[in-house]
Amino acid sequence: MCENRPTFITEAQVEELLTWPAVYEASEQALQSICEKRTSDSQPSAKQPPRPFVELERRNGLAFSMLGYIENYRMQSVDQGKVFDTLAHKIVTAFTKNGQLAKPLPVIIATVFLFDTMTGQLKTIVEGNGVTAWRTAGSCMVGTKYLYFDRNEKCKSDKVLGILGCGVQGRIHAIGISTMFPISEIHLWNRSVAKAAELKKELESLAGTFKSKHVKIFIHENVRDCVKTADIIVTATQSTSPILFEDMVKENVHINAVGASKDHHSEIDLKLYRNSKLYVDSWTGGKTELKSLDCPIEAEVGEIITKSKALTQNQRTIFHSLGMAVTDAVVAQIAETLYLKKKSTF
Ligand SMILES: NC(=O)C1=CN([C@@H]2O[C@H](COP(=O)(O)OP(=O)(O)OC[C@H]3O[C@@H](n4cnc5c(N)ncnc54)[C@H](OP(=O)(O)O)[C@@H]3O)[C@@H](O)[C@H]2O)C=CC1
Ligand SMILES: O=C([O-])C1=[NH+]CCC1
Repeated sequence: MCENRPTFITEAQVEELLTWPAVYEASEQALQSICEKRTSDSQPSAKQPPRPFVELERRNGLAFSMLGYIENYRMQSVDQGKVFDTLAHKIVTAFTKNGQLAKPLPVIIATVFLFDTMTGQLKTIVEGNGVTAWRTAGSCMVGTKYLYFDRNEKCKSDKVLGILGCGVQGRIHAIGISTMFPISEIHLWNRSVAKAAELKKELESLAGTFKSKHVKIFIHENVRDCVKTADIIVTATQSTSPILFEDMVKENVHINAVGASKDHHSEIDLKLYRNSKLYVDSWTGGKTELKSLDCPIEAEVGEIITKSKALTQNQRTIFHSLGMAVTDAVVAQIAETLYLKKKSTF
């Protein structure tokens, strides 16, 4: 039925095409697009139903599907003046034993399908692990800007970042946040210390590209030491029980909660949740995937961006980035747009 075969964009190409300013800009558009209360006609809008999960118990596998449509959004750093609309479907599989294969594979494998928004035809397939990593960090960067930097506008000094878990997500958050924000120290903790040491080496080699020059990087053998001076924390582990407790963190800290196991809220102790203000990427995700968390949700980050809800100034904040189809859509759209632009110049 398709006249042409879909374009195929590989992980390596995605890595070459994505940039932090573009991912930040796209993520900000996506996070505000899902707010139901529109504050202006130029605001992007979107649709994304809750994601269905299929469990393959006997294979230690899980699959889920993320479908989203976003329209009327702009990405100046990708194509000035263009108004984008994107229909995307990401399929994610998580097979916990992949790392033990003779030829190990990542546990999480994602693929994004982009469709023509005029005809519905499949036009591009984007390998989706890079998209997932960059877009998750993109959402947390936007969360960090609106929930932390905006409430600390007067305090201009460089900030301390704590990363719990140095896998794919911990790595990309350390790089993205230090590239876009003034971070003077990065503190790393990982269950197996060798991985933290590996990431320290990589971050040191990238330090010249970070916003603050002369960033210092430390590794720690326990979580308490890693987070005690942190202004911003990222939790990016698969821990099934809490690793981060209230008595470990500063009063004014901002936490980006990314990881966890089947329960999205398993990394952080309930008392810390209850003594913080909790924000989510989407109400749809929050209401379904944080149903078992006994703590009220304040708002979507998009409601803070569009100012349909106000941010309390003196507070500790947790941003639960559950993962949204429309953030995948916009980041895959960056890759497709820049890929086609590059191709047309040859
Ligand atoms: N919110 C979102 O949108 C997204 C969330 N995720 C979630 O983020 C988490 C990390 O994913 P990713 O970085 O891709 O995975 P990786 O496999 O790359 O890293 C997993 C990390 O979790 C650590 N870990 C595993 N089990 C435990 C435990 N019991 N206690 C403490 N640390 C543990 C690992 O430590 P070690 O090295 O010692 O094994 C490693 O640092 C996952 O839970 C994943 O589902 C992923 C993508 C998007
Ligand atoms: O939103 C997402 O893509 C994911 N959440 C957990 C694993 C991948």
